[in-house]
Amino acid sequence: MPDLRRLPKSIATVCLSGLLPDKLEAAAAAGFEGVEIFENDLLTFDGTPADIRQICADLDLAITLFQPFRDFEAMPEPQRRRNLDRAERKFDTMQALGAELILVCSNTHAAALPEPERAADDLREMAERAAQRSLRVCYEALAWGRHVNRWRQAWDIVRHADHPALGLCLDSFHTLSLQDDLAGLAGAVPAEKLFFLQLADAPNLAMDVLSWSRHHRLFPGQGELPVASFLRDLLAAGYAGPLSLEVFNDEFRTAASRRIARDGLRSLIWLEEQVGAAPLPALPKLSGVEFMEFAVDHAARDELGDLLGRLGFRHAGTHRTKDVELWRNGGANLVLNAEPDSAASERFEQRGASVCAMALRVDDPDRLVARAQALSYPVWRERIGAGERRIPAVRAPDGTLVYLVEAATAATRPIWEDDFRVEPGVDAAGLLGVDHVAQAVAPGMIDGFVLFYRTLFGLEPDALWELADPYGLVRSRAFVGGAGSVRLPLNVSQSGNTGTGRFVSALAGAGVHHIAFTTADAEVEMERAAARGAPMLDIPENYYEDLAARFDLDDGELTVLARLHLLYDRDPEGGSFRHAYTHAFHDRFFFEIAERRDGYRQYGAANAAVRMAAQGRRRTGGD
Ligand SMILES: O=C(O)c1ccc(O)c(O)c1
Ligand SMILES: [Mg+2]
Repeated sequence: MPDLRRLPKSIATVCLSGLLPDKLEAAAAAGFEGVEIFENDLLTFDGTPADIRQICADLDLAITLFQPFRDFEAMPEPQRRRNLDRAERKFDTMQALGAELILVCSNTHAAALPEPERAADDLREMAERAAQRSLRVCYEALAWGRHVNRWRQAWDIVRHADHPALGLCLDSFHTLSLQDDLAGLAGAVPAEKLFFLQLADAPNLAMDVLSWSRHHRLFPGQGELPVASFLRDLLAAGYAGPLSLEVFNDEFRTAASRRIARDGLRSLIWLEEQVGAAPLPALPKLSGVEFMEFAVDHAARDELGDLLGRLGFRHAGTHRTKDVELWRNGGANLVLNAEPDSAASERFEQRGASVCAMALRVDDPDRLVARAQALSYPVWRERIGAGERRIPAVRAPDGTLVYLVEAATAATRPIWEDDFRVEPGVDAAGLLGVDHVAQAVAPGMIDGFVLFYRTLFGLEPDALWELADPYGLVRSRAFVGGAGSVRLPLNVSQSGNTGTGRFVSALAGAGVHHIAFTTADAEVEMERAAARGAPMLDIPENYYEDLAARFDLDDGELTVLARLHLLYDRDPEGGSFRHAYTHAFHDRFFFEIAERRDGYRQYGAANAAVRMAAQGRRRTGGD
């Protein structure tokens, strides 16, 4: 396998928002070594190709490709001749740009002839003219090409044309979207005919492939296509050109180009690791959520403390030097941070009472910090007092801190004892810990979050759920790792009126929306919560009528569920789930008490509509 670290990283200008110079600057700032110049970006640029050449030179960016050249091959006369003239014009542009390679994508025109020999003749003629100017041509099968849409067809044509200045461009999207692969590439296609590689991922969507490609492509690791195995096959065939991202995505084109470019580079660094070519500090071994931290002021802390008390938490410790409290129930730790001039107070100023950090247990925090740095995710170190333990953290895309806590072993002291005066007292043996942490994410931010959790922590995506809020649709997908010890559902809503949408606008972008705690017995837990007057969400009687129809629960069981506001679900493998929700705190976040039985692996999505309607009723004063 070639040393991938020597394969330059490149990005197509079409991936990014802004005018051409902005795109080039963003690509260079992220650390790309090359760019594909999209013709449209050049057409709309108010300057000469030579200006672009100079900007690229100043930014140390190579122009890896000029594209696209459309509807060229196998056209009847007189278009055939006109197309060759058009090619000469574009060669002029390329020479002014300093671009050496042009991409011809397979013809989509209705008049294109179904004659591969003609296509080969035309491409040979174009390649010959290119060669006279020391330029080269690569041919790409578009998944929706009129007669050519598979790489094997494109290869037959290129092989027939048999010109040294003509080769193939392989694009992961076009191949993988048709559920094709690169089987047979190595051996059939000589390495020197593999001129260019374009990388894109995508979500699995059932839609026409043209719209899918033009609007929903993603960076590798953000979607569901087997891009890593595609790259592995191409490297095995001897490909030694640039790794170039070509992503058409509506959200990316409206987002800040520097952020998107950085994510693009991260996706390539991660992909190199996936194919075993350029290792990163290894993925962490995760073993759960050690604590969740809230930014509060004193008034919010009193109010939140009251709610937590009703859920069986007690004030279990006070920070030695800061205005920070530890609240605990069994294995669940919550930190209420009211310290002025801290990351927490900054968050409180911006967003009010909200989650400002979560702490994950990992085998080796320092190794994960090194991994974050290799992926250029920002690392954060809080000011500490003498004798306090410094807990490293990385910043999630919304600025939430993710602390990295070494999983306590018999040999290590739990983190709490250095920094907190832990009150003596036995913790009520109620909650086992954090079951999952759900976050609301703005539509334009989700792909950045996916990349963050997947590339840095190795969390893997679970099934996608579509949840019906009374005021719009919410899409939810959990990212899971550490054998289920870390579960992070990410919720997105296009509607601003859903609970998720409102949360995103109220909290300036994104944030933790609810925290679910695990209990061994939801019934016992909810009896206690009821006795303490915990404000649980009311569930309509109709829900329990329907439960009786769907599941073989006896009347006694149903009565208990209804009395304790518990929802119920079962998965196809026979696992079951009992869970209940608190009212939202300040219309922001809420808590869930959850019991998983017999290996239940989901999140009660079947009940989400009932929960969201109950929350909507409360918001609008109906309850
Ligand atoms: O959507 C298109 O037309 C288009 C153009 C050029 C490409 O390289 C490509 O993959 C798609
Ligand atoms: Mg392409």
